[in-house]
Amino acid sequence: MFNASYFSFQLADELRCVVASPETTELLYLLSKPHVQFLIPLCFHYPLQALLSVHDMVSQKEFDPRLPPLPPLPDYIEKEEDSIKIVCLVKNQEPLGATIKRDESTGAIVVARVMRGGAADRSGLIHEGDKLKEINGVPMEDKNPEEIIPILAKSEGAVTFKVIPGTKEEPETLDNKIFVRALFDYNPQADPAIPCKDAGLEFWRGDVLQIVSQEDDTWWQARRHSDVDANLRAGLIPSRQLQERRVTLQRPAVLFHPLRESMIFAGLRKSFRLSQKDSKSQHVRQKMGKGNAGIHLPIYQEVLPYKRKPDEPYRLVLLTGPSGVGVTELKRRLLLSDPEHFSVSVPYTTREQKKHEKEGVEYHFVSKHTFEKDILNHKFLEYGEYKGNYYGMSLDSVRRVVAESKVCLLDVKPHTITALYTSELKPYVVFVKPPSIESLRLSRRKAKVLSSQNEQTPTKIFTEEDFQDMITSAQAMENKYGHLFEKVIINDDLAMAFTELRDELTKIETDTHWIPNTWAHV
Ligand SMILES: Nc1ncnc2c1ncn2[C@@H]1O[C@H](COP(=O)(O)OP(=O)(O)OP(=O)(O)O)[C@@H](O)[C@H]1O
Repeated sequence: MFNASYFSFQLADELRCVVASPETTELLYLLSKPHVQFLIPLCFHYPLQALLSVHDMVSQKEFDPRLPPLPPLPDYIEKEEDSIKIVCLVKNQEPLGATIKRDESTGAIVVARVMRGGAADRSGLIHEGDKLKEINGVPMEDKNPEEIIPILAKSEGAVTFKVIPGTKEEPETLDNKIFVRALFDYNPQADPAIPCKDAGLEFWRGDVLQIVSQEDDTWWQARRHSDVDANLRAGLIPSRQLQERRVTLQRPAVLFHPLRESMIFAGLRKSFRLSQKDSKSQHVRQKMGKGNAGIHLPIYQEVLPYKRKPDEPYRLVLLTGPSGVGVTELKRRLLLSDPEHFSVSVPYTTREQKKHEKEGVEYHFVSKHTFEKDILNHKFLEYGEYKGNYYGMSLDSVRRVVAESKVCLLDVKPHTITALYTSELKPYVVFVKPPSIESLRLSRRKAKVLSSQNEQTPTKIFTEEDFQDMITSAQAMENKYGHLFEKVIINDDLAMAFTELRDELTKIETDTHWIPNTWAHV
């Protein structure tokens, strides 16, 4: 409606003729009396009328974008080109959202891909397989794709394409509901093999991507999950096949982190009271049951949304990090914060029970014979020997805590994670990472660590070498096992790290989040 003032005058006239009631009197008053005395002169006596006439003026204005006039159609059409298409796109600085290539058999320049959600796709007028004859009247046949890409990138406003529609059939309906967690970082700008760098989608390890096209064996199209609602243009990512080939060949190195096998991850955690440095005496069980969620090559992991049901067990929480980073301290604080909710599994040992110790509280005390039998029966996730005694953590202890409807907190070396990566336990893996060496020097000024495993209370302060070891070891762990870490917490300020961890654990207990899709089928 853009004649509101006229209607209001008409209404006022009619109201004056009807029998007065409180409502009509009030409406008449609103239509004619000033409300705000200091409005512009026009509305001094009739502010509502002025408001309505402003409405009328605004509603008659044209706010649609002013499109440039369409260029004239070519006045000649070659006889053999009985099915050419003239497409005029009005383009801003946004890329066209299509890649082109030279067809090796015919030599023609063809549209290789149309990126989902991009300008070309939204127009619905340019399709894969279309032959590109001219852009803005400039013939393309004698040009290379490398020459055409900058022409397209620079063009703004009305861009006219002369194309011969391709014979390619419409792609079959795709299942748009494939979500994957990226297990590596990808930067298209650093990828020499991508057909068009600007069409690439940059992502980081841990990002959830929606795969929107797997038609091409080498380059898939995907959107970052956080962008899906915004319906942003899809980008090219290396297909699983391509990335597998690259990882296997370990090249080019810039696209993924090389493994540093030389780093020492050996040693069970302090919670086992075992030597941190004695790599020979500890063993880790690498295989356990089904459901290892296809994480042998860190590429893409198919995921689906998951929300814990009230009667389901809590996800096992695995805490890992380099020695001395604060895993034990964070675990201790979580236990203290809610002992009814969090719990730890009890390790087994063959050492003698001390007077103050209770069976099943500090340890399960067993004979050497039993322990060795259990090793043979693959009962332990991790076990080791220290000063002639065995220590080990069993899967049964973990299961016992989970069965009590408590959150089981387990600190493990990263190489144990894969053994626990099952649909039964659905481990949530938190990597505790040291801050920079400068922050370590500041925050750990007063911190003490055990100088030997025989000590009951820590007495030694951290040395420069300890800090350096912590940082180097953390880097090596991230390089080798980073794809398994669902959450990385930098332990600089202890209180802040604890709050971040507790909040994160609350979220996975209550909110919908992503888990490997193989975990959905127990
Ligand atoms: N953010 C922090 N600021 C200051 N001190 C810290 C911080 N985090 C941990 N500490 C202290 O550092 C010391 C080592 O921490 P903790 O025992 O938790 O290490 P850890 O990761 O369990 O190592 P290990 O694998 O050797 O058992 C403890 O004295 C702890 O209180």
